[in-house]
Amino acid sequence: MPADTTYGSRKEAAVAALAGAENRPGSPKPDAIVVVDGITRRFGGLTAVNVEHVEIQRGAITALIGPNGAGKTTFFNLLTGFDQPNEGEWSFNGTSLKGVPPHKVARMGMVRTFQLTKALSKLTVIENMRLGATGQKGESFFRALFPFLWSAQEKKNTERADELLARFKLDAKREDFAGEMSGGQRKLLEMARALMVGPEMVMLDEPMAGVNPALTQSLLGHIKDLREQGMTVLFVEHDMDMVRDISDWVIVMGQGQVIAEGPPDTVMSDPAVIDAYLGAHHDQALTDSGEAFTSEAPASGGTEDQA
Ligand SMILES: Nc1ncnc2c1ncn2[C@@H]1O[C@H](COP(=O)(O)OP(=O)(O)OP(=O)(O)O)[C@@H](O)[C@H]1O
Repeated sequence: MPADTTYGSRKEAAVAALAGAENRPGSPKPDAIVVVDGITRRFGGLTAVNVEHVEIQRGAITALIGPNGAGKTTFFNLLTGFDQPNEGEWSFNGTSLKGVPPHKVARMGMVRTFQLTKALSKLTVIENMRLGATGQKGESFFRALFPFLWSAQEKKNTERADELLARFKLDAKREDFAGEMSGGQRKLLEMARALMVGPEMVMLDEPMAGVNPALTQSLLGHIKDLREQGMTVLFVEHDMDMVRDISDWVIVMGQGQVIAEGPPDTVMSDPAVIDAYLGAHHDQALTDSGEAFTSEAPASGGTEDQA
C-alpha cells in the first residue's frame, strides 16, 4: 500500500480549495458539483430528511456521518434517484436531477454503490461487472447474462470490466460467485462495478462495513485513487478512523438535518456533533480523551472478512 504522499497532488488541491469554505451547515463551496436545496422526505409522520442547503465540492472526498437513523441512507437514495423527496431541488453539474431515474443519473456521471444483494451474490463476479455497465438499469439484465446477445458495446464493457478487475486484484475471482467472496472483496467488487459507467462522482455506502483490518488499507488506497483520478467521492461511514484518514470534508447529519460541516478534526471536536452522537448512543463509551468518537462502528455488523 503506497504511502499517503502518493496522493499528495489532488488531496492538497482539495484541502486548499476547501480552506476558504466556512465550517457551518450549508456553507457554499468554491466549485460545487452537487447543490441541494430544501429537500425533505417524510415516511408517514417521520421526517427522515430535512436538508435546507448542501454543496459538495468537486474533486474532494466528503464523508457523510451521523448517528443511526440520522437520514444518511435516505439522503443518498434521494440524490441518486432511488427515492423521491416530498419537496426540494438538487442538481449535479448544474443540471437538475429532480425526477431523473437512477440509471439516467448514473449515465450523467453520478453512481452509488450498493451492498451486494442476495440476487447479485448468485451471479459471478464478471456478470456483476457487466450489470454495472447498464447504469444500474434492470432492462439490460438478460442481455448482460447471455453473451450471444452481445453487441460491440458489450464487448467493450467486458474489456473494461476485465481492466477494472485487474486493478482491484479481483481478476482471479472472475468466474467465482460474488456471494463466495470475503467481505472486503465484496466491497472491492461494489466499487469496481460502480466504475463501469466511468462516473464523475462516486457515492460509497459504508465502504468499510464488514471488512477485515488486513484489507482496510487496500480499500482506503482505492478510494484515494478515485480522487487522484479526478473523481468526486461522497461516502457514508461509521468508522471514524477511516473518516479522519481519508476525508477532505465532513458533513454531519442528525435527525434528518445537516448539523455541522467542516474538516474532519474540526467537526469531530464540535460539541453539537458530540451531543448528537451521545444523544443517539447513550451507551457509547467515551475515549480517554473524552471524545465521543471511538474506532468502533456503532451500527455496522461485525467484521466478517477472512481474506
Ligand atoms: N422506507 C422507509 N419507511 C419508513 N421509514 C423509513 C424508511 N427508510 C428509512 N426510514 C426511517 O428514516 C429514518 C432515517 O433512516 P436512514 O436509514 O436514512 O438513516 P441512516 O442515517 O442511514 O441510519 P444508519 O446509520 O443506521 O444506516 C429512520 O428513522 C428510518 O427508520
